Order: sequence, then C-alpha cells, then structure tokens
Amino acid sequence: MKVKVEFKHVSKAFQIHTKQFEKLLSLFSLRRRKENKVFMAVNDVSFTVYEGETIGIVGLNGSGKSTISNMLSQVIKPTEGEIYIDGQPSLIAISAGLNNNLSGMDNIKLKCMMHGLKDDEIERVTPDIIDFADLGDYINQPVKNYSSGMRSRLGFAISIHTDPDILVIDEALSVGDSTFANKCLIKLDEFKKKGKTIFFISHSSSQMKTFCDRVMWINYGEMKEFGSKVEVLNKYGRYTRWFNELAESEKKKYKKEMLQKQYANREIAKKGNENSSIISVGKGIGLFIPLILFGALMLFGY
Ligand SMILES: Nc1ncnc2c1ncn2[C@@H]1O[C@H](COP(=O)(O)OP(=O)(O)OP(=O)(O)O)[C@@H](O)[C@H]1O
Repeated sequence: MKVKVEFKHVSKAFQIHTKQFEKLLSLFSLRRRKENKVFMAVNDVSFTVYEGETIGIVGLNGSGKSTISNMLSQVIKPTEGEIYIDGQPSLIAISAGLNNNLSGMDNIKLKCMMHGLKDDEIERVTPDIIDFADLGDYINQPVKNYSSGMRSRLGFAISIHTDPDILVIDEALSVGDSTFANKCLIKLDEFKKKGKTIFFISHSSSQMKTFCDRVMWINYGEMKEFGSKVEVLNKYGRYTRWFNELAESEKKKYKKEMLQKQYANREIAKKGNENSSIISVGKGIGLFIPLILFGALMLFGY
C-alpha cells in the first residue's frame, strides 16, 4: 500500500509569553525576568497512514488534535521531527482558511485559487459549491456575519469540490445541523470510494465507528493509542468515563499534573524549526503562493 502521510517523531512547542505586567516590572529590575514558558502541544508523535485510509483522531479538549491537523494541512510547521505528505491536503475546520471580511462568493474564488484551480474550473465548480453550502442570499454577505454552522457549510462545500488528495476535517461536522452532517457524510463516502485519504477529528464516537478505518487517541500531546477503531474507541470511552466520574477537585488536580508534564522540554522550542522538515510531494501549496497573492489583489480591487 502507498504511504500518503508519515509523521516521524513530530513535536510542536509553543512559547507561552509571560504577562505584560511582569515584563514591565523586569524592565525596571523590580522582579527578575522570567523566561517564557515552553508548552509541548504535541510531543514525539509518529505514525504512517496509507492511501485510501480514513483515520479518526480523538482526545479530550486541548489534547493536541487541531495542532496535528494544522501540521497535516501545512498551516503550521513542526518544531521537531519530519512530516512526509504525498499530495495536496485540504483542511476543513470551523473557520479554517476563510477570510472574514470577504463574502462567501469571494471566499469561494480565493480558496479555489489556493487549491490551484484554473479560472474555467472555478467557474464550473462555483454553482455546485453554492448549491451544496445552501446559504441563500448570505453567499454574498461577509463571512464575519455567518454563524459557525454557516462557516462550516461553506468551508466543507469548498474543500470537497476542490478535489484534494487528502482531506483533514477538524470538528467541522459538529457545528452543522444533522441534515447537513448527513449530506457531508454521504459526500465523504464518495470521496473515500475514490481512494482518497481522510483525517477525521470529532467528539462523536458513532460517526467515527461508522466512518473510520483506524483511530488515533491523542492524550495531552502524546499518542496514547493508534489502531483498530473498535479497540481504541473502547479504551478511550473507558478513559473518558473514568475522567468524568472524578470529583471536580480531582479532575483539576489530574489536569494540572498532566499539563505540568507538557511544560517539561524547554530545549526543543529553543531550537525553533531547525530540526524539522516537511517533505511534500505532489501539488505543494508553495506553488500557489504567487497565485494567492495575485487573487487577493484582484479581490480587493487593486
Ligand atoms: N498558538 C498557540 N500558542 C500557545 N498554545 C497553543 C497554541 N495553539 C494551541 N495551543 C495549546 O496547545 C494545546 C493543544 O491545542 P489543540 O487546539 O491542538 O487541542 P485540541 O485537541 O484540538 O482541543 P479541542 O478539542 O478543544 O479543539 C492546548 O493546550 C492549546 O492551548
């Protein structure tokens, strides 16, 4: 089977800045300057995904799922490790890639250009996108006036019609109504049958069970399990039940201890992106940067 995505010892660290007030005090030497904290949102994650697989990603809030999806879609770079991606990924997250100040219609043009579609292709798919998103007159309104469900509809409609090789869906179905979610699942099934690769982040175990081939469980930045969807979802289910049954004070204590561990490795973030690489074969998004700039200038009427 052909490898589509590979993460090798991938980590993502964020600098957590000290408070402005503390910075000010340190300027006047009233308090010794504290070093910025380093938070390991994703820590040493490795996995291989093959062509045609649908991978579910589960985990508690703040466990690192979106950080992984953003690295998969090349929105952010890892701090350490190597990412191999064969093809062009497209991220569908609640607000990913949509420009708030532009109308739905202009966002369609811009995102299609970003995915490398030519003018005639954009003209051909635009009516299908409008029809799928089903936003009525709002399609000509700025996206900042949309509800989260409407954003998700537009984002999903655009991504699915640009025919990406790899689809990364970050909780985008959870905000829409059930009719729209079912419509999306039918479309995703068609996408799956074409042999495309899908990453599916969701808090819905039932959607994962029907839709995914394998499931990955991310826990406080680390990969806890990756394998058969039934086994992983059962283990994750037991864990969430255990967690939910804890008293509020015990929950807080547990979370604090786990988060404390994520602050451990300061050296990695200091290295910046020097020790990381993204190997992207196929249609790299970098090729489209001049097009994106050109498109943005056209849309703003320069
Ligand atoms: N730019 C950033 N700067 C600092 N910390 C960040 C940044 N982005 C994410 N984090 C932190 O990294 C951790 C992982 O965040 P992430 O959004 O990946 O979690 P998640 O599993 O997608 O959560 P949720 O289920 O709530 O969407 C969180 O603790 C978050 O606060």
